[in-house]
Amino acid sequence: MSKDTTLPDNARHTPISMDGNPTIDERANHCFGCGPANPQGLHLHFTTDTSNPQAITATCHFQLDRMHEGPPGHIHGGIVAALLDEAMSKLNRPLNVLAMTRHMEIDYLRPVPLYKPLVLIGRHLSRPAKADGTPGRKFFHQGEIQLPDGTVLARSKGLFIAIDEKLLAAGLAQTET
Ligand SMILES: CCCCCCCCCCCC(=O)SCCNC(=O)CCNC(=O)[C@H](O)C(C)(C)COP(=O)(O)OP(=O)(O)OC[C@H]1O[C@@H](n2cnc3c(N)ncnc32)[C@H](O)[C@@H]1OP(=O)(O)O
Repeated sequence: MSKDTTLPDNARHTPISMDGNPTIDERANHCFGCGPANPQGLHLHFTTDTSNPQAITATCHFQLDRMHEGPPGHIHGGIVAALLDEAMSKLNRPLNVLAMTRHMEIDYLRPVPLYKPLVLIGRHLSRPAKADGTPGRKFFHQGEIQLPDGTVLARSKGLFIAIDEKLLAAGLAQTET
């Protein structure tokens, strides 16, 4: 019997490797953006440059196929957002902080092509101090998706809030009940 292509494809399952009650580190291993153990993830690999502590960067060279298509021949806008979120979040570890995205905004400047080598860059912008002068919880970052010649196709600004790892673990536990 031939497949009815008018129906949505409900056949995609969470892989069995993601069942159970994984630790935080195992969850990071399954991160949709960078986790090597997520068979449906983007498997992004970043190189961080901390030579200028005031302008830390994270860079990833990548290329996507039709699994992530939105407009014909181009990357889906939600995946573009995920790419930019991932690039910005990769700045938190070299800044020695565990942080989650609180706010992000995106300029979709040009459609982002499939099947082309692309460059994803995160740049740390600032960490404003608290009123008493101590380091604040807010980290402002920028993300860009570029063609290899430097043409910017999409750009984001993000606010990340530093969190306590114990709170993250507790929050994740709550979501499982
Ligand atoms: C082992 C590896 C694990 C790795 C774990 C990390 C994995 C990262 C994965 C990649 C990144 C993601 O996708 S993370 C997934 C997407 N993000 C999330 O699910 C986060 C959901 N949100 C939250 O859980 C929460 O909102 C938090 C924890 C982020 C913050 O909660 P909170 O501590 O209550 O703080 P909250 O009041 O909401 O906001 C903090 C401050 O930001 C300010 N603020 C809010 N919006 C703005 C704004 N547009 N511009 C300026 N400032 C703003 C607020 O006024 C406030 O300032 P003031 O009054 O304090 O001055």
